[in-house]
Amino acid sequence: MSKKVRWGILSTAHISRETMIPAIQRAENAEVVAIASGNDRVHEIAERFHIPKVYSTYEQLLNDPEIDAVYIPLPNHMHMKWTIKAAEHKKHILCEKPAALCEDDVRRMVEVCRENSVIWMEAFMYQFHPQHKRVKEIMSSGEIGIVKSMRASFSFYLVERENNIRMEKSLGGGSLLDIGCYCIHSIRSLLHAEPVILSVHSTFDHMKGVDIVTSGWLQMSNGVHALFDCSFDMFGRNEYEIIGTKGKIVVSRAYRPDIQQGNGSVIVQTTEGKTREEIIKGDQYCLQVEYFSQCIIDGVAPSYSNEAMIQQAKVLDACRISAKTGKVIELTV
Ligand SMILES: NC(=O)C1=CN([C@@H]2O[C@H](COP(=O)(O)OP(=O)(O)OC[C@H]3O[C@@H](n4cnc5c(N)ncnc54)[C@H](OP(=O)(O)O)[C@@H]3O)[C@@H](O)[C@H]2O)C=CC1
Ligand SMILES: O=C1CO[C@H](CO)[C@@H](O)[C@@H]1O
Repeated sequence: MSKKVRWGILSTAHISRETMIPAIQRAENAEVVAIASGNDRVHEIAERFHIPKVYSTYEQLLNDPEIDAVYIPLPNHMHMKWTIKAAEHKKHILCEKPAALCEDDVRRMVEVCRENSVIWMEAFMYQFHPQHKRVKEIMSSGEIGIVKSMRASFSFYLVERENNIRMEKSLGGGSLLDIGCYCIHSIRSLLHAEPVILSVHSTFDHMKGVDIVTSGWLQMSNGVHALFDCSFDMFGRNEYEIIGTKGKIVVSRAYRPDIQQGNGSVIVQTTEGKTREEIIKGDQYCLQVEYFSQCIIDGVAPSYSNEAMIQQAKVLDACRISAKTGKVIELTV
């Protein structure tokens, strides 16, 4: 393995061209060597980012022996198919969130990646921003007392609804899978616990059938209560709040600090009447690429484990069942 992981990009997706290709190029241990797409704009993108190889199909890129890893930013319903194909071609895989459409599909992806000895990770880039490490430090310092509750929200007003993968049911659209998944992920990760009971409500778009507002309540295995909401129909928010017996922590740019001021913000408020804000810088997309590339170079599995990805999909399945049936769902940990 060379010192730099050689990446291939499957598609000219918005997230590739605006965010991830530059992030891979900023990473010290990675380089973009190829991009594949049937779309004509691929040539302009390759030229803009000086990407040496252009393939007209994803399959051709997977057949390139020079490529070590692929980034998969395809519509959600295609994540499983192309992760499996990439694994069978012995490529390591960073696949966009949500890893797949259901727990069974994620289990299958884990199995195939194991069989082919490749590592893969669902691209929850937000977790690489150092602000969350700081939140964990504050939580364990006892400054806010015993944690009792967490609230997470991710919303934005989706202006362009025609020809948008987020609005297509058959492509795995809807606000829960697109952005609610961050709320669920951060609740599980920050609280170090899993939901045991949950109740979720969704409002569905009349024409498209995808959820455009989803909110839910989760009882966590450690007794903490959690609330989340996500929407394509609201003012933009991407924040969480952790409430303890003596104070609270607010992270006001939790998931996409890059589209706001670029910095993380951790606000701590305590019963002593003290409030302070810590501004924490972090290039979360680049940090994610550097972390994953280093895992490949060192031949070690990412700390965001296969089991955690399966569990994430299991909780999203339960949320969808609750929203569809109106029932409270119990989960086994
Ligand atoms: N981590 C993050 O911050 C973000 C993650 N995402 C995730 O990335 C993925 C892509 O999102 P986004 O960039 O918004 O997607 P886009 O709609 O911009 O791009 C999706 C790409 O997939 C390819 N494609 C293949 N089949 C289809 C199809 N039937 N319909 C539409 N596109 C198709 C196209 O590439 P081509 O024609 O070039 O082959 C297209 O450019 C999603 O999983 C999403 O959840 C999205 C935004 C931010
Ligand atoms: O993963 C994502 C993060 O941010 C976007 C909104 O700001 C989402 O739509 C997207 O799919």
